[in-house]
Amino acid sequence: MTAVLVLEDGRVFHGTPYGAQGETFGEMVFNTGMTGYQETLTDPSYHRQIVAMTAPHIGNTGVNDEDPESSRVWVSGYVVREPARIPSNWRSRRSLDDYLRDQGVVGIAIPGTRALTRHLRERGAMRAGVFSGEALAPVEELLARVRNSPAMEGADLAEAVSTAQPYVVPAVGAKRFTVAAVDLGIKAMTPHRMAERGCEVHVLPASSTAEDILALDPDGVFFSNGPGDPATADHQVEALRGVLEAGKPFFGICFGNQIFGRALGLGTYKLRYGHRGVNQPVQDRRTGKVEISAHNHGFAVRAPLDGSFDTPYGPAEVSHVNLNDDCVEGLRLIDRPAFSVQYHPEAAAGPHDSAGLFDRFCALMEATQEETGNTTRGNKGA
Ligand SMILES: NC(=O)CC[C@H](N)C(=O)O
Repeated sequence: MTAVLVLEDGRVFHGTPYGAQGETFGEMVFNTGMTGYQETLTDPSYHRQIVAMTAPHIGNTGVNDEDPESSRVWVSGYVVREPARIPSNWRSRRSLDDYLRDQGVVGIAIPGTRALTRHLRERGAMRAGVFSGEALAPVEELLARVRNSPAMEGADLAEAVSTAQPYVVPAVGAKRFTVAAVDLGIKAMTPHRMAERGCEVHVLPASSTAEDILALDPDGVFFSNGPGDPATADHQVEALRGVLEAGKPFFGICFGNQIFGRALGLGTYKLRYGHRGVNQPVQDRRTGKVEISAHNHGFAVRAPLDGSFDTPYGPAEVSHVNLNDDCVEGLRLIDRPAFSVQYHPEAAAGPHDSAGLFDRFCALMEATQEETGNTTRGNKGA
């Protein structure tokens, strides 16, 4: 039994099969988290990506029933260095190998995850394929198939991962706010973080229009993370414009930040290899405070880093930057209650430094409720 990882530029890594056997295609990316493989595997933002873990031992704590961030594995392929031989944890129900096999996820164990990561850092994220089984076709043939597979640039994927039907996550304790959360690939922890702050969260499909969202008369609107190229999300940009025009408090994360940027008139671009991990240093430019944060993005918003800039909704500014590469990590409207971040304050997995952003969203909803007697207009800056 053999397995091979073939990159679009012709680089090839030989290894052994891990999880299901067969073949799979996707964008080859790497994740630097030492923990949280279950959350990574089940994060819908990884749809159509083959994820390589830089941590050398994966699967050590097995697979439990509590940590998944959605009902299935979304990565299209999985690359590890050394799978755990004996998983061990009191919560473990099965091995990661068995879980990937049950979920039909083709993986590979290769000795060179470090070489792979360095290659992607230099050449950038690119298309790839994992192939495993008894007798594989010649590498030239596999490479041709990789080169025929779809690229991430231009991929419109949010509707493929979104909920088909709206559902409600009830507030924990007394209800303080109604939140309309547009699911572009939402992780389970996100509505949970809002619910534990008194939000009744109405999770809506990615196809929702501004009218669908505003029909709930929400105190605030949230746009989630999600897979694909934000340049394709015209429908969601249009919906968000309607929400902003109605003056609703808004909070977006990751894909939601990119859609907010586009709604403000900014463009997005593809990063060379992206940010995926749980230790990215992000600075809040208002306070100077640095948060160590969880990331999973391959695209970013292009915005002026110095000073404010004009948008159809008044002046805005870049609120957060990544200290590694000066990438835009957050945006806010100065005179209206709308803001977003490019990273993951729900921290599943990851450090909890950014949890206060959910409190900030609640504070904006509270201020808007007070100002407007719970009607639809608010004018307090985020
Ligand atoms: N986690 C996300 O929301 C990712 C957003 C977008 N798909 C990107 O890769 O940048």
